[in-house]
Amino acid sequence: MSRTPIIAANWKMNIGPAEAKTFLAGLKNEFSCQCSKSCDVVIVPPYITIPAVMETLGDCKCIGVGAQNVSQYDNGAYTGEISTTMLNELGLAYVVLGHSERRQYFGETDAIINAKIKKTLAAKLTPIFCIGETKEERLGGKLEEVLKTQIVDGLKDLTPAEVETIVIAYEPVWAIGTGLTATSKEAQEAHAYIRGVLADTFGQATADKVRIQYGGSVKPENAAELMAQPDIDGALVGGAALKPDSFAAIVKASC
Ligand SMILES: O=C[C@H](O)COP(=O)(O)O
Repeated sequence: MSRTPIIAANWKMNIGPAEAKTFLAGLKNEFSCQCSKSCDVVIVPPYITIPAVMETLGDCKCIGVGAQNVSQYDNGAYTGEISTTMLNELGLAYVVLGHSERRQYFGETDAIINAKIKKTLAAKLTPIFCIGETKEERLGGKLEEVLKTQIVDGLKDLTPAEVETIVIAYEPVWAIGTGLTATSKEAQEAHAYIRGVLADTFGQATADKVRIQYGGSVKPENAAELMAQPDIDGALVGGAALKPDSFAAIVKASC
């Protein structure tokens, strides 16, 4: 089954508007803005940096832009929140949802994430839906149980047609920002399990279409081996996506 790899840079709470312009000038030097069919490339800045990124990208339409979160509410008295309507107004394509940092530090539950995924799909935006286990859960033999619950509850009530448009990011929490990467074997096993749960829940044809990214200390040195695994369809990159040469090297190694 051929799936177009998707490599996304999650800048987290880094890179303001001025720094973003410098980053993108560097990125454009590293690779051409000629759209390639071999890979989708996405940048996910902080909200406040998004307009600078859109403006600087200009005609470089082959790089997609996403948000790191969105509200499950439509509009109104929700201080600090941003709606899908606002993201549409900016012309974004993707929204990262369910990141372990949102789950851990901001109390996002599977039910909240499910509401956000529904809102995102209704706005014709593509969710990048993050799942993954902690070190304790893996060591305690709970890897499969945790992933299954996150998938089934996070994608509750969605149709197979909706699910096949979603990107899933498998990010073992113990590998995020730690320098510890899952081995390509560990990552492939988890991705194959995730695809199996999708097949059991939404059908094999849908599962075969869903792109599953790996995230957790992806670097230029390990990207090619991870991307060579049959069920790994791209990467969600944090720390190594904060410098244009390093992010470009990951893109080149993956596409
Ligand atoms: O969203 C990205 C992930 O959390 C991975 O972050 P990292 O590459 O710094 O480990």
